[in-house]
Amino acid sequence: MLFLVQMQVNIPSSLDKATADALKKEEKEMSQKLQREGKWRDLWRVVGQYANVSVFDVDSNDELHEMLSALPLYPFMDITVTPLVQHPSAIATI
Ligand SMILES: O=C(O)C[C@H]1C=CC(=O)O1
Repeated sequence: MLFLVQMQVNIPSSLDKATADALKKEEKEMSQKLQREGKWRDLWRVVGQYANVSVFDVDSNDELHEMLSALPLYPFMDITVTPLVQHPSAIATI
């Protein structure tokens, strides 16, 4: 199952820099692990924003929810999830 996931990161300025940096490092490690596993298929930065557009390939809604809610930056994210199916005119195979 493919999902388009849009994440807007809003780290409050009240969070100290060392804690924010540690969370970003953990987030990077976790996202790269999920990418290597093929679960986090695409990861794109939205130009000019602390935000990304991603595609996840997971087995269920529950799996995606568990994955997203386990992200270190999850408490500071606004997340939008859109389920995807292949477009009938697409020539790419999924
Ligand atoms: O920077 C972000 O967009 C948030 C998050 C997603 C992957 C990652 O390493 O951090």
